[in-house]
Amino acid sequence: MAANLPLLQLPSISTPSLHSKLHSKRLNLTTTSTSPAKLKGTSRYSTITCSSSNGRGPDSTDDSVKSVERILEEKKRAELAARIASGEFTVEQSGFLPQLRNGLIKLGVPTEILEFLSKWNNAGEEQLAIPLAKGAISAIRSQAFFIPLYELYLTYGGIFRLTFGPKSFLIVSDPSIAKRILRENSKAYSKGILAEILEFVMGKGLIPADGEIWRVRRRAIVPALHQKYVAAMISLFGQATDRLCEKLDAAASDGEDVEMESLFSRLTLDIIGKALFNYDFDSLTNDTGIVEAVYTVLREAEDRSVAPIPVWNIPIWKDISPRQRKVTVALKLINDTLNNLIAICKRMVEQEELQFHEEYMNDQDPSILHFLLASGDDVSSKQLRDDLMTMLIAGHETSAAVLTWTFYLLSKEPSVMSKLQNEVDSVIGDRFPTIDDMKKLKYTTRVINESLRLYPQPPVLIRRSLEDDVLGKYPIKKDEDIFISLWNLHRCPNHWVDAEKFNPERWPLDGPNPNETNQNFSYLPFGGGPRKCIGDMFALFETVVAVAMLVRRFNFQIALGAPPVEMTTGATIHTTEGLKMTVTRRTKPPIIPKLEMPALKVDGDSSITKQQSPAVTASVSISQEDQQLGQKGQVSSAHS
Ligand code: HEM
Repeated sequence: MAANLPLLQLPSISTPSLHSKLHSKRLNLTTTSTSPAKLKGTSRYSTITCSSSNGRGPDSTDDSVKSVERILEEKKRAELAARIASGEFTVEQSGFLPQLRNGLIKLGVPTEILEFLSKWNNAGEEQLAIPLAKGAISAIRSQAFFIPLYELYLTYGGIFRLTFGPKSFLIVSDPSIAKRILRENSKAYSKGILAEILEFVMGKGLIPADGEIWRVRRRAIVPALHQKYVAAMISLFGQATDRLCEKLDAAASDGEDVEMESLFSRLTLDIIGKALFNYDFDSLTNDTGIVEAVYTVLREAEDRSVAPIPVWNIPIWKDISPRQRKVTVALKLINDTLNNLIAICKRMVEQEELQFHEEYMNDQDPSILHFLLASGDDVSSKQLRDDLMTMLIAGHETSAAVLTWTFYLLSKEPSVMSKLQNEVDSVIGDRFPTIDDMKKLKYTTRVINESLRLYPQPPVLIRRSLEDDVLGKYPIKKDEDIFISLWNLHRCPNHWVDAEKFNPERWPLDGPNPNETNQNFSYLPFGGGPRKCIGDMFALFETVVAVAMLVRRFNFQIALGAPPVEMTTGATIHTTEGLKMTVTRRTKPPIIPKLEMPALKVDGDSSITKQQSPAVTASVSISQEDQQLGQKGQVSSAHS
């Protein structure tokens, strides 16, 4: 019997639902915002992708189990929708006029009169009020927190305020507002609570740092990701993935199912350790103390990012809580290891005779740390450690999550999988991928682009306003905490056709690599503006190589009896109980010799090769913002 996955259903746009109608009314009275549901005027239940079969043929037992699951999920969604409709998340405006309006609605006064009243009221107000929702922490904590934010977005629109007791956040899901915060007026925003939460592990590293420290460090680090470095990384990605293939091969022989999420986490840890400081965690083979320490710290960072109360700030907490004591020990081990690696690398640099230049790279140790030390980067060991630790976290869990959700999505769409396998067979066959293949693996790249759309890592970006600003038509004050929901932007039913469908074909093969610029901030998997990810091309190539090498050798299916694949979140989107898969070796089609010509291609689909016209732009380009910082041609941007 096929394993079944739960169905997450969100009320959005097509069969009218009571709650959205109710809310359209409520919003007309209290705000001037336009919600996506209102824009389309209709409403439907849309399916978010944790759903349906595992790609095997349906049977009737599956169907009935699925319908029970569907009913249960619909019930869950309907309950949340009803809570929104009941006003649990809505703060009624106080004052005479709103109360009068509420009284008039109850008396059945026509909408036109109410709207006139509303305009009259707004005309007297100095500022437009941002649509307001309030919630119980439990509503957010019972599931991945970005899911109820999507629900609220469909009701309240592209910017609304969410309050939990004394805490208040602005939730942004509007591309032009995201652009304003991230690019046009980025100087007016800091990393806010994110910097506070991550301080214990990243210190003043590139992700939490703001102001001058950030500017100086970004200018020092970005050139390390130059073209020659990224090309060298392609073979590192290949070697690491090959080790994973060996593991999977053994599992296939033994008929054992594998938990792919943890394997991907180990794969990307091994890669980033070598790429950053030439250290082989070898976590795919060993569970050493340092690997465990990295995971302890990572889990702590993720837990802190969703914890309602910062208990770790209580002074004696870290001494009395066993968990915090474990974190302190883990942090010390990592810091000692990093200090040691920095010292070893310093000695290597002192002894080498290589002249530093723009595309400097030591072939024995091509790491970013080596580049930074050789560049004469005038920085304290503490700052260097903070930066390395930041990149270790930034470049590890994100890529692992992308691979996890890509394989989940592929297991649901056998037709995408076979198209992907055809491309990989025809482009790389049995050899290791090279940098030149990155331009040719167009469909593979589109699969990653689409996976990043449906499962952005992280699903929200965090900012705090440093000064007053205007977002859309709403003035905001200094010190606002803001969540920019990439999840909502990437699934906006008004912007995307079949927003919930995993459809790599939505990105033309001969078009540019999709990014925030050419998608006008509706798609920003690597962020945008001056704080855009510096590892975007690294990560894109890493995931393309891993996917290509894995699917050319194996088929992947959700394992029989596997737990449902549901989402939970820390900094990135995790599964609640892993991604358990059955891996089988691919049997390639038989070779049919041709008499006239020797068979050059043993398998693969030449038609795909023919269709492929110019570039998936694995381009070496630099962002507008990094140019302003005076950066040279590093491979760190998908900007086209
Ligand atoms: C698929 C993998 C990855 C994804 C989806 C991803 C995503 C992102 C996003 C969305 C941001 C912007 C955060 C914000 O604006 O608040 C970011 C920033 C950053 N990423 Fe990545 N990233 C990935 C891989 C990497 C890798 C491999 C590295 C390191 C080599 C890296 C290093 C960084 C750094 C240092 C920043 C902060 C940049 C700054 O603030 O100036 N990322 N990443």
